[in-house]
Amino acid sequence: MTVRLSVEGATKRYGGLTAVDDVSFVVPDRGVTAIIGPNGAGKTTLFNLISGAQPPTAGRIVFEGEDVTRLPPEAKAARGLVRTFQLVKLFSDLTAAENVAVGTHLKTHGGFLSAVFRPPSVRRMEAGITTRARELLDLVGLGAVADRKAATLSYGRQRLLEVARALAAEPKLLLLDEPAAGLNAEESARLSEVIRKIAASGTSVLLIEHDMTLVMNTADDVVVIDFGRKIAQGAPAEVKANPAVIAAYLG
Ligand SMILES: Nc1ncnc2c1ncn2[C@@H]1O[C@H](COP(=O)(O)OP(=O)(O)OP(=O)(O)O)[C@@H](O)[C@H]1O
Repeated sequence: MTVRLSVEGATKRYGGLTAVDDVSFVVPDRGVTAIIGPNGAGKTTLFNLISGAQPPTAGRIVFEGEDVTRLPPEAKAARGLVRTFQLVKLFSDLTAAENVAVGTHLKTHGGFLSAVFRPPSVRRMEAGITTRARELLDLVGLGAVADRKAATLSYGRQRLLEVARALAAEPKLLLLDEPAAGLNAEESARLSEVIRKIAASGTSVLLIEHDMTLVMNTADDVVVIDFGRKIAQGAPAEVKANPAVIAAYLG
């Protein structure tokens, strides 16, 4: 196993409250890792420390061997550590394919001038982007609605579109913030398949999720947080049977 992400003693304090307390775990370069825990356990805060949205009070975040603890989210994204948000942030007036293409542009070097003057090299690149956008829409099962405006898609499809857009940035590690929030059982099952496909294609996935069915069906490894501390880690079935985990959820 090669380590993709290493969280080392991550700690976040807000005044007297320790939201994340000395949490350490590694995410391998393949498969799906899930972070679970009761409400207020510190999952979102931990995610923010990893993505760069907030700096830790102590501890390190190491991505592909590089200490990225203090890097802002854009710098992490450029290195292949890309996140989605719990609230969908799509361009509602653009089509599904255009939304994905925007994700690709974040990774290419075209810039404003070449977007205006569009020399042949840029046009070739754009054709490539369109092809790639459609491939990614197919991957998440949205190929048939590629030309529909994002705003006209169901909430479940918008969430899948957001995943496709994040993939356009070619992440090595995709961070998904409660990807199943607001989805019905059928959409959640489809999402689970999509996440497995992403992992099979070589992008490792780290997600926070409340939907236990999704976690149990999708994750290879589960990290359990309670009151900011890691209380368990292991395969889904193992974690589910762990007395400390059962107590945390019942308490
Ligand atoms: N900016 C902040 N200032 C002060 N306290 C905060 C801040 N952000 C989070 N907290 C506190 O830190 C703790 C962990 O919150 P966090 O949102 O990370 O938990 P969570 O596991 O993501 O919860 P949920 O499952 O409800 O989303 C909570 O007690 C919360 O009130």
